[in-house]
Amino acid sequence: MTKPHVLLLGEIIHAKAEWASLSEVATLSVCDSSTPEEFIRELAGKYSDVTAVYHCPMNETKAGAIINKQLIEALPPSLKFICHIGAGYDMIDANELGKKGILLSNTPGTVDDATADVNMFLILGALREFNLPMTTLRNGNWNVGVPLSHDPEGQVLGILGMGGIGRAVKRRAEGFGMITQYHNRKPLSVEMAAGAKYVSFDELLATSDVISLNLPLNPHTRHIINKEAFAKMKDGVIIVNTARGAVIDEQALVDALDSGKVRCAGLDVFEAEPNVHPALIANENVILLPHVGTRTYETQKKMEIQAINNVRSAVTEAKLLDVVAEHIHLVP
Ligand SMILES: O=C(O)C(=O)CO
Repeated sequence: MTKPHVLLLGEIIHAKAEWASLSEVATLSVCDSSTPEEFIRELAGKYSDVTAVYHCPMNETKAGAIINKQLIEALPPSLKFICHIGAGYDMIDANELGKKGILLSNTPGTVDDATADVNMFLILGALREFNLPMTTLRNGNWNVGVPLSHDPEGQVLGILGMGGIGRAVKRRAEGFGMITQYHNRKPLSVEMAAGAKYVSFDELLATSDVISLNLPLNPHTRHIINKEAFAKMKDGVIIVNTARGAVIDEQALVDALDSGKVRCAGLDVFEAEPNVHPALIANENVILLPHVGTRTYETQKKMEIQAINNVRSAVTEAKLLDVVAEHIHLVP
């Protein structure tokens, strides 16, 4: 019997042995199309019998990096599963895939701790206003002109999006004495909320000293933090984002920082990565990181292994381990 064909879009860096062992159950190919146009042509040629795709986040110019409506139309009828590595899959049009009966998985859980560590670093860095003293020291001015900052103890942390990362941020923040509340589409069970208070979106904006953005980017959440949302926040609020840049209207954030509405921000993600709004770079009240939330050896390997496990389950059992929320209703 011929083995199912699995196509790798991107690269396996850490879990090479786990990828190679997939060859026991599948014929493996690595996409070598050099342009998105060539890839579309090859989907009707050498990739026309592919059952499952392993998909990595890649530079947008790479073939298959963005799985949009146009590419989805060209996917062969044999393709049933796309296994994405990473929690966020905003570069893939999950709704269009669903219409074609192609199921998508991601790797939630594997990213939670590393992302929450970076998130906590940014919460502390923004509360303690560490960007300025890091700069004064490097400029040879020791701590000249560095104002007093604020302790995390007793501050109200509003977590927008209480999935795995949001809950991991909660646990860390409570270790620093912060009081946690959250908003989600639905309240969590008492066990999952573990003492964090459920509040409405508006209440979270109005009553949090620090707002942590831990929600996925999709058409409903794009620019959820906009001019109107900033207007509802406390004066001097702190904003931290390790989710996706476009959940914030970046220009509205720049304006809110300029007016003092937002005292400090800690950002690992941006609307037009790798480009960062010049006003954010220029503002010494902003701590910036270049999307490094999950960039540790341990976490990258865990993510790759989990995406490979999804591929294995797809080709051996015709089901995914981590099907995305948009596709749960499609699972037989
Ligand atoms: O898992 C994700 O979506 C990431 O952004 C990795 O940093």
